[in-house]
Amino acid sequence: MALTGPATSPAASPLARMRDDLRRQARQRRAGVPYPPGDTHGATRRIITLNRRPLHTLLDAYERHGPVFTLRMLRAEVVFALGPQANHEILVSQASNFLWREGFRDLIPLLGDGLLTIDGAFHRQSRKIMLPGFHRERIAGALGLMDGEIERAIAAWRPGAQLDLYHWTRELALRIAMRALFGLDPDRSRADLDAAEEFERALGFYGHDVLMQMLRGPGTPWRRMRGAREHLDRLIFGEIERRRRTGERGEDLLSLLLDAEDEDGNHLSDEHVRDEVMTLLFAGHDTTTATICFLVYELARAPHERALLRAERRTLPDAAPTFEQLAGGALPRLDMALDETLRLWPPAWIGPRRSVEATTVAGVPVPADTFINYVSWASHRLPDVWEDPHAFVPDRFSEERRKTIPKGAYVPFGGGSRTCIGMRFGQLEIKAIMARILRDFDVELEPGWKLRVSQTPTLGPRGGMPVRVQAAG
Ligand code: HEM
Repeated sequence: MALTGPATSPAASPLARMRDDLRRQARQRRAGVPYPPGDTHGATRRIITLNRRPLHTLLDAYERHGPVFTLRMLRAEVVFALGPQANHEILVSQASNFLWREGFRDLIPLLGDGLLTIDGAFHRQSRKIMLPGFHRERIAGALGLMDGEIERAIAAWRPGAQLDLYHWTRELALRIAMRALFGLDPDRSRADLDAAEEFERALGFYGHDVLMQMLRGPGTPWRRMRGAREHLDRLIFGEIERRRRTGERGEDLLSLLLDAEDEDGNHLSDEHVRDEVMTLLFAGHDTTTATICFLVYELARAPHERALLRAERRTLPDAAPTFEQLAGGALPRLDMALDETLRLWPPAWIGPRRSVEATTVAGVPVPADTFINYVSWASHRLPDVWEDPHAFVPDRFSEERRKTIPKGAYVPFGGGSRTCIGMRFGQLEIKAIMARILRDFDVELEPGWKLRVSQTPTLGPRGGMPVRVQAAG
């Protein structure tokens, strides 16, 4: 039997959402539970500052109001929760009181009902069916494909060459995701190439700021995204139909999802397979792209750290490191640098939720039916939790010091039963790419270039990242 999807879906049109939000607020007022302290005037200005300087705005509110506070945005009160205790409660000890579906409602028009946008039993069963796709041996099996793609992408690098590292990594990560998750090979056929291009076009919607995303009608980002989605759906359903008809299967995750069943005989419908594949492509390539960029950015500004990483890479043979080496701690300084990069720049920086029942978070009362976000980016930079919070210090993640990090303080992959399902896949991919770069190259930032961060849908360098490649010294 195919799993049954979510019972309800949040409204897609901005007007209907506004109406739902107003009704929700009226219910809350009747219930009489106050919102946490915060800034509830000047809503339009705030949405602009929060868009432009989210980290600064949130750290400032934390200092004035404590770990759980309210900011009024346009028409609604939104709660933000920072710090170890709040993170632990939202992600682990009270996780079932915080729903994802409405928090991530903007993603539903593209992704449908995949892991990121579903809750409860439907989520639990879906995740259980998908988990074998992320088992150790399955991820190990993807390394060959990753190495092949990395070699292909790096073949054009020459000492002195200039390139946009963001663009380079994004293309590489999308090719890896397309092949490993969906079995598509952009070199093989026009249809496969179209899928990659359409997917990029659809994602363009989430690169616009919130106000642009609200526009509807011809020529708007919304309309372009819907057009790309229709095209993608034709391709994906066509591929699903072809695989079912021919029985063709491969090492990719799509093959696994088509046949997956839990012990009660539940399986995924074709629509559900489509939604999960889209969700994984979405969640799985921007995050790794951004992490590589931020890691290279930090290393470019820390020559000593870079030299240590290069020396460590030389302890292994020139050949691409094996799965056991990459996943088993043969490059401990690279592991520490990666963890520290994800502390400073966690790509999935905000976790939007809606509370079900009234509750307390970090001791602060939060009403039922409230939009609440945990924010790893700000939590990872709290001065009372992290010494010198804005500095790049990989040694914080040495074996000894890692033990002193409080529970819930470090959450770049979320936590609890919904921890990022692609964490090991993403870490492996990042380390494989970095190990290859470090073997032969030194990457410098273009002189005069300054990092500006964009945050929709994930953190990343705004407008790309121009670098110059040199031979490793
Ligand atoms: C550096 C790389 C990555 C980072 C930092 C990252 C981060 C995250 C975070 C923080 C969450 C939880 C969001 C929340 O609590 O609101 C999450 C969930 C998720 N991630 Fe990742 N991710 C990465 C790579 C990947 C990859 C490679 C894939 C797929 C191949 C993936 C698929 C997912 C999915 C499907 C979920 C939802 C899981 C569920 O709800 O059961 N991620 N990720």
